[in-house]
Amino acid sequence: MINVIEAIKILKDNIKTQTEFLDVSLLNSEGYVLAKDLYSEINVPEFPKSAMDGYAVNYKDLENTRKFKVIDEIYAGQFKDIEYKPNTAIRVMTGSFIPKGYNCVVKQEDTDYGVEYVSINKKEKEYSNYCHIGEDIKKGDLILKAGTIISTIHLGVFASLGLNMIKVVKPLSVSLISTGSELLYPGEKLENGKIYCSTLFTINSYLKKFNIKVNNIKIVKDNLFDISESVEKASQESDIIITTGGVSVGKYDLIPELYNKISNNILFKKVAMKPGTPVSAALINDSIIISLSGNPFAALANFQVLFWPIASKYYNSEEFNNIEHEKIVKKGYLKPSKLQRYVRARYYNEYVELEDIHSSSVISNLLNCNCLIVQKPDTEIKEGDKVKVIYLP
Ligand SMILES: Nc1nc2c(c(=O)[nH]1)N[C@H]1C(S)=C(S)[C@@H](COP(=O)(O)OP(=O)(O)OC[C@H]3O[C@@H](n4cnc5c(N)ncnc54)[C@H](O)[C@@H]3O)O[C@H]1N2
Ligand code: MOO
Repeated sequence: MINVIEAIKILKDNIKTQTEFLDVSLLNSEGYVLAKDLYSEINVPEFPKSAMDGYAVNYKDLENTRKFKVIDEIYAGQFKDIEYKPNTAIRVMTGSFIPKGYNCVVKQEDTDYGVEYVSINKKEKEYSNYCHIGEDIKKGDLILKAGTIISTIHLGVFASLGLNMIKVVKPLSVSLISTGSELLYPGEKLENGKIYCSTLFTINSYLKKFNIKVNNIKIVKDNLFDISESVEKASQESDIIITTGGVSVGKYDLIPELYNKISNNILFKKVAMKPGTPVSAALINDSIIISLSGNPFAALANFQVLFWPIASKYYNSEEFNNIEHEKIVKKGYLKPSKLQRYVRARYYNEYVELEDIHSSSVISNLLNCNCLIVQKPDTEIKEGDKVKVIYLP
């Protein structure tokens, strides 16, 4: 049985980095991945501007006089080509352009608010209340690197650079298929022996956060013909097919048969991880199929550990990789496990607390969790131990 690192390498080796890009509107760009390094083509601001409502003067003049002739007025948004004259002031507002020769702004509270002449009762330093050209962003600055996942604060920076279209990597496309004759769609009437399919909805939600294109979300009964047909169709439209269930050794666990029937290359069957040991992967046409365990927590652990590294290679972005953060166990105990184990937990500051129930069929206690502890093989977890955790997105 291969380990997690080997499984990740195999998956990464079988997905190409996407070189096709799309232009998306600024408003819709959140969650996409920036395609190219972004350099600023402008200074922000492009002109020296006032940080206060007040009077622009030359600070040296404040050494000679406190009374200034107000020669003009500039509002925010206006441009006036005014020539500097000694001992004069210009009435300015916050955000107003400041003409050459005027190198500080006295805020109005430090004056008598004069209209024709203004008396200033404070000696300001050079460039006080004065925003330089490019104070925020300088023309030519590297703003963001390719591979950045676009999030809220990036949108404000794009907007301040005047960008209304953003070049992003063409998103991964994924098909989601849950196999199992016991599965119902939420909303259907519950019957004896049946359960509602949950996993597809969690995975779909994770994918949507990054605008990954989900081509279909489907439950398929335990029937080799139906599963093959769905997977064949999915392979025509998706880079990745994620299935759940049917990977184990039961009579109706049909994924191994599916692989034998339609795969052009089986990548692995089983990974040394717990839960979700039976997770398998193969190539079908030009797509990768990853078949996660049916048990909902096992499926989520498989997905978290194995899917994001594929996204990282596809998008050429380190940001998708699972980063292991060190935490101190504040509460909980787990005996050693032979296989590397992923344990649901909740971190806060430098601490992490374990949940009491670890069953791979239970997901409701994930409501209290925000990370997975990576329990190394043959090591116990006890209070005070330092452990590595992966944050859940
Ligand atoms: N004799 C053995 N039995 C099992 C073994 C084994 O080694 N020998 N391995 C166990 C382990 S570990 C796991 S994990 C599961 C994996 O089984 P499958 O991937 O074949 O999953 P299913 O049997 O289809 O389902 C397991 C469980 O999860 C429920 N389920 C399935 N899909 C969904 C879904 N989309 N949403 C919610 N719940 C789902 C399903 O009803 C079952 O209860 O096999 C063990 N068995
Ligand atoms: O791998 Mo299974 O999820 O332990 O039950």
